[in-house]
Amino acid sequence: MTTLLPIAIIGTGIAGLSAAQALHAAGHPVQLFDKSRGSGGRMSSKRSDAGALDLGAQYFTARDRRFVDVVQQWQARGWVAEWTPSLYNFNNGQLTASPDEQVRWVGSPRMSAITRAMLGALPVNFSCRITEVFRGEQHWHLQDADGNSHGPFSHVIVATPAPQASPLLSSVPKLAGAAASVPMDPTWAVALAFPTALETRVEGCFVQDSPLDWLARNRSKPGRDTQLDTWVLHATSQWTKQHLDMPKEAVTEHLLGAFAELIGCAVPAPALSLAHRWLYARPASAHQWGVLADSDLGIYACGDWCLSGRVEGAWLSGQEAARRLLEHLQ
Ligand SMILES: Cc1cc2nc3c(=O)[nH]c(=O)nc-3n(C[C@H](O)[C@H](O)[C@H](O)COP(=O)(O)OP(=O)(O)OC[C@H]3O[C@@H](n4cnc5c(N)ncnc54)[C@H](O)[C@@H]3O)c2cc1C
Ligand SMILES: NC(=O)C1=CC=CN([C@@H]2O[C@H](COP(=O)(O)OP(=O)(O)OC[C@H]3O[C@@H](n4cnc5c(N)ncnc54)[C@H](OP(=O)(O)O)[C@@H]3O)[C@@H](O)[C@H]2O)C1
Repeated sequence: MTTLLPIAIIGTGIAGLSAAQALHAAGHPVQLFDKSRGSGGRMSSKRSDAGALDLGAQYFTARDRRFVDVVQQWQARGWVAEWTPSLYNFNNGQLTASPDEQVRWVGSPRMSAITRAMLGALPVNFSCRITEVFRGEQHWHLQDADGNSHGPFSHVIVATPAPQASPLLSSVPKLAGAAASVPMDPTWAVALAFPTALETRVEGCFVQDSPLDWLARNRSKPGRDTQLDTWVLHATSQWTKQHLDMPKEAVTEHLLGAFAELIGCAVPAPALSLAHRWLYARPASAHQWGVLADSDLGIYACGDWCLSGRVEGAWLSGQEAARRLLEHLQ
């Protein structure tokens, strides 16, 4: 059975697009909405004079068979490539090589390439922040921040971070309450570009006992612009919480200082630097919900916070939302 009305999907991160693709493939019309100017959410990339910089998700792993299979298809289409960084660990003031066998994937030529390709020609309203989701006598309607109404829709899938999902789920208090119970931690990200290559072999580093949590040599990822030596630094959730409202220039200065202390080579002044604050970077703890649903009313919520807090979890959660919706239609 096919629905005549479209299914509204709020959020064009990987969870929303995973659901959209599955529903579209099953013959159901979808209409996507995102408050940003483009797709990707936390898998987006920032265009800069140093090329595209992956400020959010750095790479992803695939452990679930279903995700492994889809990543192989993405690889065959050229949307993703394997990243094999020279990995290090920084612990107790020591920088040591920390190679492993883990396969790590990145979007090619930038992280945002994956959701751009998944979106394809699906209908989408960008720069459209949904503020209200409500049910009329039979169907769903959306209201946006500019006062426009959208609808009617047969179903709604909310695919935003939990704190942003909760108000959109207010017509089903049980779902709104579950989403509100998921705190998400912030992450400050800083990108740097140096005119000459830093004299280090480090291409990725897991960091302990520092304001930093992770650093990556952006240009070591496949398909990236290599003219400048580009790096992305992520602060720990703890440091970020303590410095949530610090001006971007000061955040850059602090994290650049921490980077210079641990990287073990001379660090000149960067030719370019930028900072980005991810307010809802990761769920404070993992859940095993898969999806939140009221199938009788036709409303669903999905995203990384319903599972592992990683790219793989977000994709799986979107699949689960689509599966539950299709199951209820039969
Ligand atoms: C700094 C950082 C580093 C990370 N590193 C990794 C990593 O290395 N590996 C890994 O696996 N994962 C990593 N992650 C996590 C990974 O990025 C996420 O798990 C995944 O991208 C979440 O996808 P999602 O679709 O659930 O949500 P999102 O990507 O957040 O998508 C939600 C979308 O909803 C939109 N939206 C929100 N509210 C509204 C509204 N009211 N109206 C309309 N649109 C709205 C947003 O604009 C966004 O596009 C990282 C995340 C961050 C922030
Ligand atoms: N900063 C943020 O806001 C983040 C939000 C969400 C996820 N973030 C990071 O994404 C990475 C994804 O995890 P996973 O897909 O499981 O990747 P792995 O590479 O397997 O890393 C998991 C975890 O294990 C440690 N680790 C892995 N490989 C090594 C290695 N070769 N040497 C040392 N340590 C390794 C590391 O944990 P630490 O506690 O030791 O830092 C990895 O984090 C993951 O990195 C999330 O943090 C960020």
